[in-house]
Amino acid sequence: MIRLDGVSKIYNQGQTNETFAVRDVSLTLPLDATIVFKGPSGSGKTSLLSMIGCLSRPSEGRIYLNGDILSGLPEHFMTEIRRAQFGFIFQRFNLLRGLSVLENVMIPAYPLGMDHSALTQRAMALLTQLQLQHKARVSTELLSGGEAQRVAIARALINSPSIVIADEPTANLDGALTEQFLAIMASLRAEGKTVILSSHDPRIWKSDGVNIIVSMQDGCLVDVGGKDTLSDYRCNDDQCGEEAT
Ligand SMILES: Nc1ncnc2c1ncn2[C@@H]1O[C@H](COP(=O)(O)OP(=O)(O)OP(=O)(O)O)[C@@H](O)[C@H]1O
Repeated sequence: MIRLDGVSKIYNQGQTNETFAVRDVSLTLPLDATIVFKGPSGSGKTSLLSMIGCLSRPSEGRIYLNGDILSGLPEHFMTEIRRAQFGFIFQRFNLLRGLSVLENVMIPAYPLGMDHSALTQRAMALLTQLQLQHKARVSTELLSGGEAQRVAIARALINSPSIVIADEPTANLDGALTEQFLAIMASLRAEGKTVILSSHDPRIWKSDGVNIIVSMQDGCLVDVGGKDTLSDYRCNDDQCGEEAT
């Protein structure tokens, strides 16, 4: 399970432009679930997911994965855990222009020193699974939005992460592509992966496969709902009284 204990993220701390992106969030999340963080733009979803996924550190508080502390580890341990445990699908996909689809998918695996032909085979298998094998040699700027997203999904899966994090994954997708994305996430859950999404898209948080919906507003956790109940969470009702929409 993932446990957040009094987690805050403060950007530009102590400066005139100090921003409290996440305020004192305490929450326990199971790993056998699809979890959605919802809330208006600027409510702190990306900041929170970045900390859960070891892309950034809390300014205050602690984060644990299966009882092991993630926050506060030396940088190289955080990087190792990030590579081994988490796959990221970013809001703007973050594909590298000028490189082929295949190269983009393989990049996160390079630091792990995997044999090149085995890695190529694995990347091709993922592209085939996502019906993109015919685009393997194509440069990423020639892809449609839906294709670019599936490349981003393949890249997120290259190191066989146990937890897949997607930040606003359907922001640029039409209805059919959103359905396709949700079907891919459901198949990842069926393989036993944890899926964590951030979204203000009702098509995401109303979808059948979602177990837990965490609502945020102004950096605060304001509600936890969904089909599955949570054993332990704390809302900061004194700071943020209303549920996010
Ligand atoms: N690197 C940064 N430096 C300074 N402020 C930041 C930084 N990243 C985010 N913020 C601020 O922190 C707050 C929370 O931002 P965050 O991106 O986490 O929210 P969000 O809910 O993911 O928003 P969106 O749905 O628009 O992506 C916002 O006020 C934002 O402007």
